[in-house]
Amino acid sequence: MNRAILFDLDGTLIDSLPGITWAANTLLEGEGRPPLPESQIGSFVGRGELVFLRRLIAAGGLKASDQERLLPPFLELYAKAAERTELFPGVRAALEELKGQGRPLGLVTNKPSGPMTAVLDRLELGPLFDCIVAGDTLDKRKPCPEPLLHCLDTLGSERGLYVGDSEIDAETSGRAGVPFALFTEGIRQAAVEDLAFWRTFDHFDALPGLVAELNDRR
Ligand SMILES: O=C(O)COP(=O)(O)O
Ligand SMILES: [Mg+2]
Repeated sequence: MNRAILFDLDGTLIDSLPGITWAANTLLEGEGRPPLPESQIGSFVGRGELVFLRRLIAAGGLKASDQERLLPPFLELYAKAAERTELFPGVRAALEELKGQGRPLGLVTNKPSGPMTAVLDRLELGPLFDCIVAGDTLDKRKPCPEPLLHCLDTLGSERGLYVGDSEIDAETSGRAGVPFALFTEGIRQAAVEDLAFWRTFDHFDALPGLVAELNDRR
């Protein structure tokens, strides 16, 4: 019964792309560049803030040598984006139900701890988790398996389930040997059929049932 349920954050628990788009386009505007569409900005998400900013600089027509100068204002905007970020429907109820069953809950995100804490505080989500691994908690981040394995270890759980929205999450789960549930309404570039997963779901109302099924089976 001690299977831990670990969650990705952006695009899984939180509908963060509108806020991230606002942050990215506010940065571009400050540099005198035109905005980029949300779909394109979504393709920069997943590997943490440095990769995001590098991709934004390239697509936005800024100079690669400006990366260091732009990082602090970008991180500030990224944290402010929390104000434009909401939970996906059913997330709080699903987390509370799983927690009520006594399951250890973990958060494993590539989002850096500053913007992550801003959004967890705004949505009052932090206290639901028994272990939180941000993008800058360890010296390795997803798709390396270490963040997931570290979280499981901290929770004292031999078995886990990772719930995420992206190809990075699918790869991380595979490398950690943890079953993967793909939330299909998040920020993803690959087609669902091209990813390795145990199950997919499109609404958090379905998650407690999936968790029960997994416990019965493995
Ligand atoms: O910050 C990112 O690049 C992605 O964040 P996530 O791992 O919570 O999806
Ligand atoms: Mg994600």
